[in-house]
Amino acid sequence: MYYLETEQSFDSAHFLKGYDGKCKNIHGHRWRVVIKIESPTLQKEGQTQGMIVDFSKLKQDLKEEIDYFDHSLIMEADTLKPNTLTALKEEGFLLVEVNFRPTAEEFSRYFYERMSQRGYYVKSAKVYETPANCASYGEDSHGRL
Ligand SMILES: Nc1nc2c(c(=O)[nH]1)N=C([C@H](O)[C@H](O)COP(=O)(O)OP(=O)(O)OP(=O)(O)O)CN2
Repeated sequence: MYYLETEQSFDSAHFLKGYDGKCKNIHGHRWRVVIKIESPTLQKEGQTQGMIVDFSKLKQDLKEEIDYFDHSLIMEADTLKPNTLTALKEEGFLLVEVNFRPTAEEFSRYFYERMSQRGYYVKSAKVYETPANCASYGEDSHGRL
């Protein structure tokens, strides 16, 4: 089996609604996303001969995914009061609503699914919230998610 890995980073703020601790506050991270794809075969001809996929294409596809969140406030749906939401929107802030609690674990599943939808066979997606803390989503040793 062949594997490729690439990574991209983005800056954004989030908060964890209902969290008893400092992460309940709006705070920022430089999120680092590392994607690992796999393939049993390589391209047979042309520019990409001998490659699973060109690194530049893989990198670009991941960049398009992370750019959606860059310099935004990521928030779980229905976790801010309507007035707060309206005020933030009126200020022109970039808000990105997600339908999950914005933890590193949930983001690792999110990027796994987004890159899979782009046609990659994703082995794992790893998301670093801080240089020391990361979560990953992918197959176990039996190929199960
Ligand atoms: N399993 C998880 N635990 C926590 C997550 C998460 O996504 N998955 N997220 C948070 C908070 O978002 C927080 O920003 C990160 O937590 P923490 O490690 O406390 O942050 P720091 O590394 O900045 O801690 P310092 O002690 O201030 O250096 C919490 N838990």
